[in-house]
Amino acid sequence: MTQHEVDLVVIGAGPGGEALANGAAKAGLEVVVVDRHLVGGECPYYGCIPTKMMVRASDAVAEVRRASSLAGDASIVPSWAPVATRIDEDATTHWDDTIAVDRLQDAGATVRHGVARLAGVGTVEVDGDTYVARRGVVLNTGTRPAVPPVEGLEGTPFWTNRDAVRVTELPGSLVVIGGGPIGCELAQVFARFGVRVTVVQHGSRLLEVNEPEASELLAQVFAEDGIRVLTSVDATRAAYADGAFTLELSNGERLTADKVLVAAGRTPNLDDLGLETVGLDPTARTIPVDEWLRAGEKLWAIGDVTGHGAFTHMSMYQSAIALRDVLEQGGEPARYHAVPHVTFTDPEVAGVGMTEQAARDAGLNVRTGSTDLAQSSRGFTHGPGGHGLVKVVEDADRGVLVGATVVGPAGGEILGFLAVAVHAEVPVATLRTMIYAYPTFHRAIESALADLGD
Ligand SMILES: Cc1cc2nc3c(=O)[nH]c(=O)nc-3n(C[C@H](O)[C@H](O)[C@H](O)COP(=O)(O)OP(=O)(O)OC[C@H]3O[C@@H](n4cnc5c(N)ncnc54)[C@H](O)[C@@H]3O)c2cc1C
Ligand SMILES: NC(=O)c1ccc[n+]([C@@H]2O[C@H](COP(=O)([O-])OP(=O)(O)OC[C@H]3O[C@@H](n4cnc5c(N)ncnc54)[C@H](O)[C@@H]3O)[C@@H](O)[C@H]2O)c1
Repeated sequence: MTQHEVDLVVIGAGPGGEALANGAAKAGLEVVVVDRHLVGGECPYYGCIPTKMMVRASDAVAEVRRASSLAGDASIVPSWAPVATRIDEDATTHWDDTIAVDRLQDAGATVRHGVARLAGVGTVEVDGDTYVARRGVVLNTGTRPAVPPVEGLEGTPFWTNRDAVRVTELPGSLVVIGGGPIGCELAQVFARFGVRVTVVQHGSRLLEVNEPEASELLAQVFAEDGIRVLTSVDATRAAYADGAFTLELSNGERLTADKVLVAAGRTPNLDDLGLETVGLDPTARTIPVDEWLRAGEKLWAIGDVTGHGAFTHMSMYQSAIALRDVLEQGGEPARYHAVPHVTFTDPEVAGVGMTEQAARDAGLNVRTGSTDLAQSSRGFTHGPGGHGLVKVVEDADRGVLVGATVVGPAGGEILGFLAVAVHAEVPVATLRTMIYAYPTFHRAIESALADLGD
């Protein structure tokens, strides 16, 4: 076993770990980055980037289909080939991380592909080598797809997101287990490319962490897309024979499909990481961190494993703060009162801060205001595909927004306005004095604010 002394070891190069290692190396630290798979993590190879290329394509299909009622004859015969090619060549360079590795090495970091494990404070083992880190260790190990306890499922060739982004031939039919962001985005994409899709959702509605009104609207759109959505239902047993899946459900129904996509949450990569060697619980689902992302002596954790939101923007946000702490630069610590999130369905479902229920549960004096985007001047002129809503949640005692939801075309972009309002605690009275350009989608925010009452 060889022992090396370095300044910093980063275990797991998800988006945040990669950025932190890059910044630390450029600041002159001796940095070792270890990843057991691809540098960059889930987002560029199996998550955000390839799935958003899929979404872009399915949006194009939907827009062509809408064109005939707006501008004359247009038709499309959807083909998956351009989608698969963009993902393979442009997004992932054939699932090869050479570009990311070179970028880190150019910054001065050492990159190792291998499985890393903590072996005490400031100590990491990788394939027989031991690294002793003077400043410490950063954990950015992320998650993997969770497999629900469905009898018989383990032995079948089911898909997860990692298979779905590598698809080159579309199946005729697909059952999606899970109605969260992954299940919803992919269900709609495949349905718009002609796949018969059924979503089996354990929860009582799609996108459960969003406002109920958003879930309801999305369910209506899914029905128009021909997607069958079963809620409050579990898959109980699975079998695969002769190229077809059979799924038995808790409501007694039996489904058959060519493929099954499991999108039922994530398992944190915390098992077998040696957390017990630094006094942490190896069975925990998240690593508790303070506002500087410190998880213990000479230890930081960032990204999905901190439990503050499994988003690339969260991993990057925390990465910048942890880097400043590693470099002893100070600055602003982490705050989570205005976390934005966007599910890239059509319409996009975007939220920031608290839902109405979360604000009530927090004991706030809540007022809400909402408006139908389709009834706004822009929604009216937009016509087909203009479904949507804006909902704002106010802490009436302080007169500031603590949460907001936008569902609509470019809902994630419209959300930017409300993210500023929640983040900077801009008084509602000030928001009401603004001039909202006509006829924009964001002008609907003015109506939602008016709906709060006097
Ligand atoms: C289908 C899908 C779509 C998504 N879409 C979006 C989106 O549109 N927007 C958004 O903000 N987020 C999206 N996400 C979430 C986003 O991908 C993650 O939040 C993001 O990747 C941040 O994760 P992370 O930094 O915690 O680590 P990850 O990206 O999970 O990377 C962790 C890395 O650690 C490595 N690793 C793990 N254990 C070890 C070990 N012991 N030793 C060495 N290496 C190890 C892994 O190989 C991996 O490379 C999506 C996720 C999925 C699955
Ligand atoms: N656009 C984005 O930002 C984006 C997109 C995709 C994923 N993500 C991130 O990745 C995370 C994981 O996504 P996800 O959709 O897998 O997980 P999730 O935990 O958000 O949703 C999983 C859904 O599956 C359901 N479920 C769980 N077990 C089930 C079972 N046995 N049968 C049927 N349904 C079951 C749950 O009720 C839940 O609604 C998200 O929470 C999100 O943070 C973000």
